[in-house]
Amino acid sequence: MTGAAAKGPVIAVVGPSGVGKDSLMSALAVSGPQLRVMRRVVTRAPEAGGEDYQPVSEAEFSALAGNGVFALHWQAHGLCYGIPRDIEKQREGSGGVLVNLSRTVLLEAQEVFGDFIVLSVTARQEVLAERLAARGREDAANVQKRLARAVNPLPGGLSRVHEIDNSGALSKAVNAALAVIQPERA
Ligand SMILES: Nc1ncnc2c1ncn2[C@@H]1O[C@H](COP(=O)(O)OP(=O)(O)O)[C@@H](O)[C@H]1O
Ligand SMILES: O=P(O)(O)OC[C@H]1O[C@H](OP(=O)(O)OP(=O)(O)O)[C@H](O)[C@@H]1O
Repeated sequence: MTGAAAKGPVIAVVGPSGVGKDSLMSALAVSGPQLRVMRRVVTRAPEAGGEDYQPVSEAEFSALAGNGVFALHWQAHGLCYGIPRDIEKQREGSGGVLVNLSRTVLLEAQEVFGDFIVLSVTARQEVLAERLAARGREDAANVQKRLARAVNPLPGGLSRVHEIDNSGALSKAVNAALAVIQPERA
């Protein structure tokens, strides 16, 4: 016996910009059964705010990728994003590790993580536009680019996908997410 703690699933939270992925993950980490949130490495300025991430330069990101630090990495919105292999440590003894992923890496993630659940967060397009404007992290041109990506579908071939509507109150989406995560863990 090694005594290693059992690993919780990786729970990908995906969906268009402004849909509430980061808000939902933070709320779930507070109310969920031993849920943890994975901190991403992003080539975004440190002062941009929003999610809790590790800001790096493009050169630093390339070096980390070259050294095999990432379990997954991708590019979007002119930025590079990485999920460190440390996620495996986070899974140990947890009820699941929540991670904000691009829809483009989900099939790869399913391969890499094995025990893998997707929460596909949705909201009406006009709600997305309002929320992105209110969040204020991007300028108007970047908000438009993010909205254009909103219609991108999920890839086929994912085993466990649950749709969570976050058009209304965040608490409703949290309850809907818990209702799908908890039976999965039962
Ligand atoms: N259910 C909700 N009702 C109202 N505002 C919300 C809700 N969910 C998220 N928001 C707000 O919408 C904006 C975008 O949310 P965020 O979590 O950053 O989305 P994403 O990570 O998907 O881009 C934030 O200002 C956040 O506070
Ligand atoms: O391929 P897609 O599914 O469209 O996703 C593209 C990127 O958008 C999100 O990034 P980020 O969290 O920086 O942006 P957001 O908060 O505006 O969604 C997501 O985490 C991906 O990195």
